[in-house]
Amino acid sequence: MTDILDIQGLRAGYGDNVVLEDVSASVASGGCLAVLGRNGVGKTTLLSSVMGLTQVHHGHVTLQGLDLTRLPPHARAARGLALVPQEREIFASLSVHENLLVARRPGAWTPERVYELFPRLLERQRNMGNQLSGGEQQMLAVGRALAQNPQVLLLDEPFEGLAPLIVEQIAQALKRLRSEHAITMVLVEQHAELALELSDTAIVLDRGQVVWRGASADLAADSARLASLIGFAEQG
Ligand SMILES: Nc1ncnc2c1ncn2[C@@H]1O[C@H](COP(=O)(O)OP(=O)(O)OP(=O)(O)O)[C@@H](O)[C@H]1O
Repeated sequence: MTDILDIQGLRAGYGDNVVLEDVSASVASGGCLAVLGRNGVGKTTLLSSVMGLTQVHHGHVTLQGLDLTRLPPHARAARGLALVPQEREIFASLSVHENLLVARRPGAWTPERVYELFPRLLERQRNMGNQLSGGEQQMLAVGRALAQNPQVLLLDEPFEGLAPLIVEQIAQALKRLRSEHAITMVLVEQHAELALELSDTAIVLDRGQVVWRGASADLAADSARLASLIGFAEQG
């Protein structure tokens, strides 16, 4: 498989505050890269940098061979990156259906196809964004990103704060996106074991640097290594 997304030597942050130091990572077409690490190590900053929301001092972000590094966020979205932000950012005064329509770009992912993936959203399609539970908001955040018909889905802690049953439903949907739709993903997650189960490769960040990289299955099988890299407390 060829790499669809390539991050090379990224040094980035907010103004003069450099958070990422020389971060490199790549994702194969149809693959899933898990980005793990303790709180505050720079996971969100990495996704934000891929999306064009930080100040990049050095390095490159390439999508399907096209250098995106100097492009603004909307141009990156137009070229196939979609972010599911940690705060979900659902439009509170729009219905579920309208939230999907405003995001829509041409392609196979219609609202109907999103409803097929998340039947709960079909039941709630006329409800306003502010009438949804946390789990429904997260489903809508994923659905809205899919409605952009992206090449790569960037997911920032999609399971955060959700009940185990909802976590399971969303994890099943992400598995289907990979197995049935070959969607490429970058998954930032505190639930390390689940993220390793859903991904095929992983990086672990610590203070803005990659301190481990390899096959997700290898890290999942080495609980001592996983605990030393991430700590038990954050595994959710
Ligand atoms: N908008 C911002 N402006 C300035 N500094 C920021 C901003 N967002 C994050 N930071 C800083 O960047 C560092 C990395 O934060 P980041 O959110 O990327 O970490 P994280 O690994 O995603 O953590 P968490 O798991 O808590 O979300 C932190 O020191 C944080 O204070």
